[in-house]
Amino acid sequence: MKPVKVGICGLGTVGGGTFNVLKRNAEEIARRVGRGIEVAQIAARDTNRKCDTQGVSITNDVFELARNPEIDIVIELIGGYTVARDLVLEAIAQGKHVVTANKALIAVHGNEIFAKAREKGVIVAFEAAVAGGIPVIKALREGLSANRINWLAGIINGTGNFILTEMREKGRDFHDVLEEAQALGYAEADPTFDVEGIDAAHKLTILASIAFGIPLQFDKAYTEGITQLTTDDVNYAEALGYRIKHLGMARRTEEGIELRVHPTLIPADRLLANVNGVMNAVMVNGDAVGSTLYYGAGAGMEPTASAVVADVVDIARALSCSPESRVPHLAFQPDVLSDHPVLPIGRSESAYYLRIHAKDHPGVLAQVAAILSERGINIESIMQKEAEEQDGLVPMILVTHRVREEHMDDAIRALEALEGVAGKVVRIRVEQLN
Ligand SMILES: NC(=O)c1ccc[n+]([C@@H]2O[C@H](COP(=O)([O-])OP(=O)(O)OC[C@H]3O[C@@H](n4cnc5c(N)ncnc54)[C@H](O)[C@@H]3O)[C@@H](O)[C@H]2O)c1
Ligand SMILES: N[C@@H](CCO)C(=O)O
Ligand code: NA
Repeated sequence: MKPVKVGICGLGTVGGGTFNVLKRNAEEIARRVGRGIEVAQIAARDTNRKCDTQGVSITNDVFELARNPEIDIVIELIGGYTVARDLVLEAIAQGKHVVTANKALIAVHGNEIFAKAREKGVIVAFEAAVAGGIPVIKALREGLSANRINWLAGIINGTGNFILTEMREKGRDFHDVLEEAQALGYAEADPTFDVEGIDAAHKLTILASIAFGIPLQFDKAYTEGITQLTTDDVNYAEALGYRIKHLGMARRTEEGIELRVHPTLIPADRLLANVNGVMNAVMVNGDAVGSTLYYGAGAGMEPTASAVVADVVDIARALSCSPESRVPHLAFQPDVLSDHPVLPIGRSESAYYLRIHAKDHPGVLAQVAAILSERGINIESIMQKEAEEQDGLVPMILVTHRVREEHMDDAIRALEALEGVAGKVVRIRVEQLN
């Protein structure tokens, strides 16, 4: 059989890795597919080429590649959602299949892109977009298709997890570690996407759609970054038996879907609490299977290329079956996506870690306890530190039972209004992840 011909757009971290893996493992891959995969063309700028292109034809115009009649599959690895959107839509219009690692593009424009792909009977594959090399989209879409998914939770940004790990284990400075993550090729072009939780929210949006059969709704995801975390909170959490992780959480309730990314305390003995460095992990709870965990490198040149190339292999195999019998883009048939709403953050529920700076007066603890109990919020543990020398304030650390966020908002307002409480109450959500 003739080889399947691919075109690679963008030859940076992921593009370079993809080219190298396709070349190095060409023989093994051909044995899996039943025919070869050939890189027919590359579209790249002169700068930032992360591999030797070994004589493959190169253009600097991605649209020329998208229109190249020789090419069966366009691999979009340029990033962003302007040119990338036009490129992917052009490739689809030309009747080509698409593989992308671009979660921003899928989370923001995926509904439109999949609709166009269906019209043209082509596949848009995006395994590398979520949790890099971990085949979590395949696991959810195919491996767990017997289940009603209850919830999923994941550490899905490698850069952020790398930063938190280095800060906790080596006491390193936030900005120092971020620079290293950028040099290693983990970070997004705009690294605020990583540290403010936007990248994780893109990925969570995609996972939630596949898990629950809802359209992509990135604009409804609640996003909180890790830039406000202090070493104090990391240490207090540790003393209480927790680790702080930047978690993406999607949960189905009767009212709707919780979709949220924020720093989260996790009991230190949970597997997820021990996912360190650039590693990612996603825990998925299904009604039949229970909890399952998927772990691996969430970013980097070849781990991400592993997912890109696996998508190319899937498409090459699917070229011989009819469009209707393929696995749907969002796992569920497009005409039966559910309108179960995504909930505003106020209506989601979790336990909370609170750090309150109390004046060293008698009775403040009793007032704090009263405010919480009046709102039906139970305290699970409490820790009070020595008065801090400079300002005489006493850090009071509480962990509560689960409560609706809007009740906690109300309690925090009341706590901050107390005469005996100074400044803002720090709140970090806690998830047990059983
Ligand atoms: N780096 C990772 O670990 C990782 C992991 C998963 C997904 N991703 C995603 O993969 C995509 C690529 O990320 P990356 O880390 O490889 O970025 P990168 O910056 O290393 O590479 C992007 C390349 O595309 C080129 N490019 C940009 N616009 C172009 C255009 N119009 N024409 C030709 N070339 C163009 C750039 O010059 C650069 O070489 C992004 O969507 C990113 O979110 C990255
Ligand atoms: N910037 C992303 C790349 C992988 O999607 C991360 O650090 O996880
Ligand atoms: Na993946």
